[in-house]
Amino acid sequence: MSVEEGTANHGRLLGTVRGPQDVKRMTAEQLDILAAEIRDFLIAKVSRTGGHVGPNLGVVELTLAMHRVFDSPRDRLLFDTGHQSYVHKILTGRQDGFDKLRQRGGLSGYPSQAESEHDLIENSHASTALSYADGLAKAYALRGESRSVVAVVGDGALTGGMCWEALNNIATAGNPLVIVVNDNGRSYSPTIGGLADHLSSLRLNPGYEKVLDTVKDALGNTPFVGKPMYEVLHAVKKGIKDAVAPQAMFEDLGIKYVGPVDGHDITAVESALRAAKNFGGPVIVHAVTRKGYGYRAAEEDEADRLHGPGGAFDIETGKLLAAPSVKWTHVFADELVKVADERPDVVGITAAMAEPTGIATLARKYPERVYDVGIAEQHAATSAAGLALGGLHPVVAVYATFLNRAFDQVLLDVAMHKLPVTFVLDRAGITGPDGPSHYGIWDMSVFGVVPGLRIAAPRDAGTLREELREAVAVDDGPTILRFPTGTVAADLPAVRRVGPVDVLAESARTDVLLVAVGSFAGLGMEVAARVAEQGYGVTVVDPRWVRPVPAELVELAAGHRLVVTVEDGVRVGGVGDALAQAMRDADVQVPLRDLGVPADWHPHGTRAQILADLGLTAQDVARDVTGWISRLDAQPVESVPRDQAGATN
Ligand SMILES: Cc1ncc(C[n+]2csc(CCOP(=O)(O)OP(=O)(O)O)c2C)c(N)n1
Ligand SMILES: CC(=O)[C@@H](O)[C@H](O)COP(=O)(O)O
Ligand SMILES: [Mg+2]
Repeated sequence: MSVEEGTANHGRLLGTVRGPQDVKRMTAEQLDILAAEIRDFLIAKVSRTGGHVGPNLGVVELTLAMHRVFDSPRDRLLFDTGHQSYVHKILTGRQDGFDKLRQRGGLSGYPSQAESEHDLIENSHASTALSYADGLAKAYALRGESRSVVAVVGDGALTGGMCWEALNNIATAGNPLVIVVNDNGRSYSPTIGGLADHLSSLRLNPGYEKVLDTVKDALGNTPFVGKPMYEVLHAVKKGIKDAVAPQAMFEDLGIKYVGPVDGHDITAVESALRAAKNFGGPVIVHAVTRKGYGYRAAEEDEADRLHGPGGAFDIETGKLLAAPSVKWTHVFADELVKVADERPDVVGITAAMAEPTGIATLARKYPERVYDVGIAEQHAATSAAGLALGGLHPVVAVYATFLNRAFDQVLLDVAMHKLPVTFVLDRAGITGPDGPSHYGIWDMSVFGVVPGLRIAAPRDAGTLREELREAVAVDDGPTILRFPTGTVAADLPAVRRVGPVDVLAESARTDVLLVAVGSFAGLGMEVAARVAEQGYGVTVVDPRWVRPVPAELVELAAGHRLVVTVEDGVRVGGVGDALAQAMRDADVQVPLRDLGVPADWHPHGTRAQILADLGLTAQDVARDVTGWISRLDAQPVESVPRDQAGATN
C-alpha cells in the first residue's frame, strides 16, 4: 500500500503497515512517528468502543520491538491475559477491525486464532502465558524446530502462582525462551507484594539507572556476537546490577535477567530482545513501562490508568459517556460496609481488583480489614480459610469466572473444613464484551457440587442486601453470592415467601411453575404475563438460595403441571438439573424443562445480544413454555387448585 493510500486510512505511516515485515524495514525516526500514530489510533478507536486503552498504550514500543526482532508467526508471541494485544493486532493486519472492537461479529479484545495466524493464547485469565511458553518451548526442542518463544507478562500477572510454577520449570528445562516482563507497576491499582517491591527496587534505583546508562551506551555501540559476547556484557551488567540493585531472585532460579530497560525506547528494547534471542536459554527482559503512556487522561487516572473503560469515553477527560447508573457492584459495596460496621469479624479480600469488585469501598473505611492478595484467586480462597480459622468471616470478592481456578481450594481448604467464608461473584453469567473466557456461567454448576456450600442468586438490590447478610450469618460453611454485570435490576417484591423461596406471581391456575434464578426474575414476570394471555396460569418463583435446592421448591413443583427453570448459567449441573434430581428423589413426577446457557465457548457481544442468541428472552421463553404446556394439554390433567398445591406457607 502506498504512503498516500495509507494516509487516507489511519496515519501516514500506520496506513502502510499491513504486517510485521512493514515495521522491520522502518528507520528509528519512522518508528517514533509510527508509535505516535498508533497511540492516536488507539485513543481514537477505543474511545468509541471501550476497551483496554491504558494497558495497550503502555506496550506500543514494546510490541513494535518484538515484531522487529522476532518473526511472527514462525516465532510465537504470547500475551499473558491478552488484554494488551491491540498493538499486536494493529501490526498484524487488523487495523480495520477496531471500529467493531469487542462487538458482536467484530474484533475480539483478546488474541483470537480465528482472526490471525499470529495469535495463539485466547484465554483472558491472567498468569497462564509462561506455562504455555514452557510447553511450547519444550515442544519445539523435542521436534528440533528452531523457533523463538516470547511471552509478555505483566507485573500484575506475575503475582499469580502459575507464573512461579512455570518459572520453576522453565529454569530446569533450560530451553531458549524470552520472557518480557512488562513492568508498569500496576494491575488496576499499584501491584502489591514482595515481587512488586523487588521489581520496583530494580527500576527505581537511581544509582543503578545512571550506571546502567553508561553500560547501555557501551552495549549500544557494541555489535552482538552471540552468546559469548552476551555473557561478557551481561556479566558486566550483572556485576553492576548486583552492586547497586541485588536481584538474585531470577538469576538464582537459573534464568538470565536483562534489564531493566526503558520499555518506551524501541532501540533499547530491541537490543535487549536481540541479546535475549541469541542467548540460547531462558531469559527475562525486564521492560519498565507506563500504563496509559502518552495519553494524559490515562496517565492522570489514579484509579487504574484507564485500564479498561467499559464503553465509549470522552477523549479529553477519559470519562465514560454513558449516564451513570446504580450497578450491582455498588449495592454490594454499600451493604458490605454496613455489615462491616456491625460485624468487626467481617473482612474483605480482593485479587487485585478492589475497585471493580467494590471492595475498595470497604478499604476506604476499614483499610486494616481489607487484603489485596494480587492476581492470586487460589491463594485468596485458602488465605480466607486461614482468616476464618482465625475467627474472622472473610468476604472474597472476585469476578465469577476467576473463581473457577480456585475450585480445589474452595472444596477442600474451605468447605471440607466447614469454614465461614463468603465468596461474592460479580460478573456472574453472560457478561458480553470480554467474550468466552470471561463468561461467569460455570459457578452454579461447578460449585453446586461442593458439600455444605450454599449459593444465593439475588434478583435485585433488596435481595442482594438481604442475601449478603444471610450469607455472612452462616457460620458452618462457605457461601456464594452471585450477580451479573451492569445496572442492578428494579426491585421486584414477593407476594409471599415459602421457606427461602419468594413467590413473585401466581394465579388461580397452577399450570406452570416458573423458577427464575437471580436476575432472570424480571424475565420470569414478563414470561408469565405472555403465557397468561394464552389462558395458562404461571407461578413465578425466585428460589433466592439456589443450591442446595430448597425442599419448598420441590413441594411447589408437585402442585403444578409443568416446571420450567431459567438461569444465567450453564444448564449442565445447573439449578434446573439439580431441581430435576431433587424432584426425582422426592418422587415428584412433574415434567421439568430447564433453560440456561449451553456449556460452550460463546462469542463476545453485548449481554443482551448473547442472551438473545441463546433464546433467553421473555419472548423466546414464553413461546417455549406455551408450546410445552399446550402439548401437555393432549393429556389434560386438572390443574391442582392453589390451596391444595402442596406448598407450605
Ligand atoms: C485470573 C484473573 N484474575 C483477574 C483478572 C482481571 N485482570 C485483567 S487485567 C488485570 C491486571 C493485569 O495487570 P498486569 O498483568 O500488570 O498487566 P497490565 O494491565 O499492567 O498491562 C487483572 C487483575 C484476570 N484477567 N484474570
Ligand atoms: C482483562 C480483564 O480481565 C478485565 O480488565 C476485564 O476486562 C474487566 O471486565 P469489566 O469491564 O466487566 O470490569
Ligand atoms: Mg502491570
